[in-house]
Amino acid sequence: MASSYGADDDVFVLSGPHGTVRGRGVGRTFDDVTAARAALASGSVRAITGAIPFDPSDPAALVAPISLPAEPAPLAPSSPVRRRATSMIARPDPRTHRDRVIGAIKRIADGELDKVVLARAVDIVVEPAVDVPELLAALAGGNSDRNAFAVDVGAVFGDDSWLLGASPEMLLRRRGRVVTCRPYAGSAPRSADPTVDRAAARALAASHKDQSEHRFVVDYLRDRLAPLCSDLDVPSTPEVHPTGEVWHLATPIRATLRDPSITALDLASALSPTPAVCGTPTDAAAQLIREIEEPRGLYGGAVGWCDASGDGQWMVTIRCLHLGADRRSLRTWAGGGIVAQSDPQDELDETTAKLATVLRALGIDHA
Ligand SMILES: C=C(O[C@H]1C=CC=C(C(=O)O)[C@@H]1O)C(=O)O
Repeated sequence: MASSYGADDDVFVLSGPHGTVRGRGVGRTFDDVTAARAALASGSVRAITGAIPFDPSDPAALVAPISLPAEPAPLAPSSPVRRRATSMIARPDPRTHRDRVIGAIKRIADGELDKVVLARAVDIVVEPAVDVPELLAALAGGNSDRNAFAVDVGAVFGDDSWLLGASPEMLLRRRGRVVTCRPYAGSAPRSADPTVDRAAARALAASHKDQSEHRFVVDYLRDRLAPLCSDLDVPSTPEVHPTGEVWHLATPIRATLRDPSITALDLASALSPTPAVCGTPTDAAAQLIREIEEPRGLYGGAVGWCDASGDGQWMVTIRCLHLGADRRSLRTWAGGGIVAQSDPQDELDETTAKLATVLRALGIDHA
């Protein structure tokens, strides 16, 4: 596989407020996170980029690139190319998703679990075909942080497919001993009317249901980071942050690693999947998701990079699409956290609002 790539080919791009990191060329490939972590720890590879799956038993798409150039600026944004969807199939259909939410609320009421994130997928065929750098720039253009990523998962899977997205949610960033996380959970669709939009943000900040949905993620990260870190700084109240399509509750977490040999990839594998994409307790939520959803593949995992010093950044793999070799067929997903107080129709509407991130970047009229 590696031989068909030149040393200057981008196989990974991550853009955001911290700048742009690229993975260039393919030194080695890994479909297993443990093997990639071991190669990095032994010094046999100098960096790892790519995607880890939602379900740790599924294949990862990780590459040891030939080089890992970084620029201080995020990607230059661009406007989407106009496209039409020649086929659009919801999996499951919206009514079934709502029924699944109703079922999950009942299981939460029965005490089986506290939170589960249920997702739905949409399979789309677009015309004209997608150009990967063009779509990446359009994804960066859809949010003020210029968040966007593109991962050549075909370099590992051998199917010439790409994973692209614009995730606002930072699973973790490691710089030396300093670890920062920025969990997102709790959402409200945005409005084109500025008065309605501001009111939606205020209502989100005051919503007990969204605060509780958010708290599960923050508590999980605190519990997982506590044995690994000192000076854990976890604000008690989340902030409200916008993407192009939705308002979110977000909490900036900061901590200091006790053991500097723990890498950003080690942390990504220890933390993912958080209750922002899975649920609480993790095992019960993962079991319920396995029972009712199709396998998620790379959606709900993490996308990022890690260098030889252990520094790196991993984003939660949401607001994304998996683009096929024909550059026309793709699957996109959106999920939402279900807690005891969730309303099934609101949850369906929330997934529709989240899907607009990808549809807008594809230039599809999503109204
Ligand atoms: C699971 C997704 O979003 C997560 C991140 C932010 C807000 C979320 C929510 O409010 O449910 C989700 O936890 C998704 O976009 O597919």
